[in-house]
Amino acid sequence: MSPLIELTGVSKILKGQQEPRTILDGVDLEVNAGRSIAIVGRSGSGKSTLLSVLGLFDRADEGTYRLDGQDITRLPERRAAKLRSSHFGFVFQRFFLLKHLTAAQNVSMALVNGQGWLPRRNRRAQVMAALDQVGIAHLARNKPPRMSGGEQQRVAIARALVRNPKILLADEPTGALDTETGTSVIDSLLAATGRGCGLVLVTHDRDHAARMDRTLDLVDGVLTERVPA
Ligand SMILES: Nc1ncnc2c1ncn2[C@@H]1O[C@H](COP(=O)(O)OP(=O)(O)OP(=O)(O)O)[C@@H](O)[C@H]1O
Repeated sequence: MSPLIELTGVSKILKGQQEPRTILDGVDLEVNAGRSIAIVGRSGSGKSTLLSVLGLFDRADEGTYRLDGQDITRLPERRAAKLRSSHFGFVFQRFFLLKHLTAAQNVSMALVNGQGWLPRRNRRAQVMAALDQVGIAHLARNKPPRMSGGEQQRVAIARALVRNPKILLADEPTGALDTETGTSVIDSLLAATGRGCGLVLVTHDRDHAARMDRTLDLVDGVLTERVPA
């Protein structure tokens, strides 16, 4: 089976008023269905930039990007936006939930954009299935201010999963949580890989990284595979 994502020699170069700065330097990366990858690196090493390139928010200046076997390196923004909503789910350190909406309504928001309106009954079934996948279907009617941080992050993961993405990109999803709660959030992300999703997790937490299939180190924009000890 071909990789979901294949980056070859990807570089990102910032050209401001000063000297150009290389943020990503010849990155090669494969993301496969049902597999998980941790990206580990110091602050400023380029982790978020790499996720932005993977999630089609940002473009490589050099190298090629293949998604599902198709070269999409030079795709116009409109087509990139379509692929973004059909292929990717995003989870961030902050949950970005709307406080006045219930958990179910927050998840449902992800079905409004990109896919047009689904009949209400289908929408509800998809939302409840996503909440169930992260173990909080019983909290569907609760609003974020009455939920714990871990529960709120799981609502955000359900929102990322509700359109059945092929790839989950998670940028420090446990950064605002205590260790135990963080572990349950990682459980929810790994459960998605069990259903065939590819997962790329940016994390500072060694224990969380160790639970992924592979760990890659990013140092000054250079990505290398960590050889298991
Ligand atoms: N739009 C931009 N303009 C100027 N500098 C930028 C821009 N985007 C990123 N950078 C710089 O590129 C480098 C990599 O940034 P990036 O956010 O990818 O790092 P990171 O590894 O995710 O850091 P952190 O762990 O602190 O989030 C940093 O030095 C950052 O200041």
